[in-house]
Amino acid sequence: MGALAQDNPIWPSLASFLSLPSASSRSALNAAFAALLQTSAPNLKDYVWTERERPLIAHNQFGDDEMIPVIDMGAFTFVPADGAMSALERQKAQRSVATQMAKASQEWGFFQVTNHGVPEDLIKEMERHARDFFELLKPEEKRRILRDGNAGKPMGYACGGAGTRLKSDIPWIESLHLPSMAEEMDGYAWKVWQDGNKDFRRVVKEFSRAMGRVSMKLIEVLVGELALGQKEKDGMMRCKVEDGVGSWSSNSVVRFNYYPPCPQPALTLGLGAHSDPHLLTLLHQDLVGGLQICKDGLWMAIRPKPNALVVNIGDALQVWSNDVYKSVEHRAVCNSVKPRLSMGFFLNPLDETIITPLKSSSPLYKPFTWKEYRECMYAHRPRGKSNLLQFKLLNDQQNKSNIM
Ligand SMILES: O=C(O)CCC(=O)C(=O)O
Ligand SMILES: [Fe+2]
Repeated sequence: MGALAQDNPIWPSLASFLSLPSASSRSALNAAFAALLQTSAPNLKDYVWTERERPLIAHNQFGDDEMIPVIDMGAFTFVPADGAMSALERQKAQRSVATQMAKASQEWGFFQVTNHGVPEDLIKEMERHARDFFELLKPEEKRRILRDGNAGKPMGYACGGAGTRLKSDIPWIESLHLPSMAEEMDGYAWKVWQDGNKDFRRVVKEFSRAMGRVSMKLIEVLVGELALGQKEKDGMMRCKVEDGVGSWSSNSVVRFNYYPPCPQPALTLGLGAHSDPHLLTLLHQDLVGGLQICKDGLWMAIRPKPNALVVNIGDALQVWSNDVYKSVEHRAVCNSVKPRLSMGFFLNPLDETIITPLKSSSPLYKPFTWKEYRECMYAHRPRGKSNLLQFKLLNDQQNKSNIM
């Protein structure tokens, strides 16, 4: 191991990184993660990423704060007190918010929202439960719901390479993926805890429901801002009614990402560069920092804001909008000091929903179902936006589909 570091001067601290599991500095690692590394996971060297993918800016190296838009969406989420605002004023306020969101989705593919309507106490409660899951449970308890990396829709727990099909460039992360449907979610809790952990089940359901509502509102607003005819808008929204939340959110996913402290964060990544495949992601991150996005080829960090949620456009919405809205590459960078937790709601269409540009003239993509896209995503490790490109029409195909 030492020889590797000497042979390769660009990895000066690799030797110490690789020798961690057998050294006293192992205590620097989260105990559960270290145990998993020991028992099942690949060698530590598999967590060292190829040089061109390693992060050059640290988790807390924030750039110009004001650049990534922060949008107050209170005009949509709060009902004004009687007489405080006329209907016309409220409509005007909503129009202004909608315009800001659409602009941010075109230019950045990312923005943060405040006054989103997900109660602060619920977020705190959810954070506490998620931390308890990652920090208090024994590896063998988590492993009862280990993800099957070969499943078409893998849910459950993953840690580094365990629960995925990855053999190299393994992310420094523990994660828990749960289906948004209450009954399906329950099954996981019953497998982990002998008593089913009623409190966890209640909180995760409330959280999923609240995040689902905001996601649906965001989709509605963003679709409303596309230059579409009413027929096209109605067509897309037709499957959205069920219990006031919308049937899309029934096929969605709640995901908890826990990044244990990493002794060498510059050599690895919590999550590599990817775009989210879904329609839209709504993410709560704690105040540690680590989410970075790639804007015009440059990586920049999103400074965590208390009580804000991060919104990002997914591949499916990029296709629906025929590239008006952008699903942007992002990644998670680790740090050596503090664990970091992020909690996301990934809004999915139904499996059979056809993803195709809503505007039928000059489509840039061939139609595909969400199930097809999901399976393609799980079959190939997403590297940047490689999955989406497979469905892009080449110029001559575009011409043909215009003629037809
Ligand atoms: O933890 C983060 O900040 C990013 C999470 C993320 O990109 C994802 O779960 O898809
Ligand atoms: Fe993501």
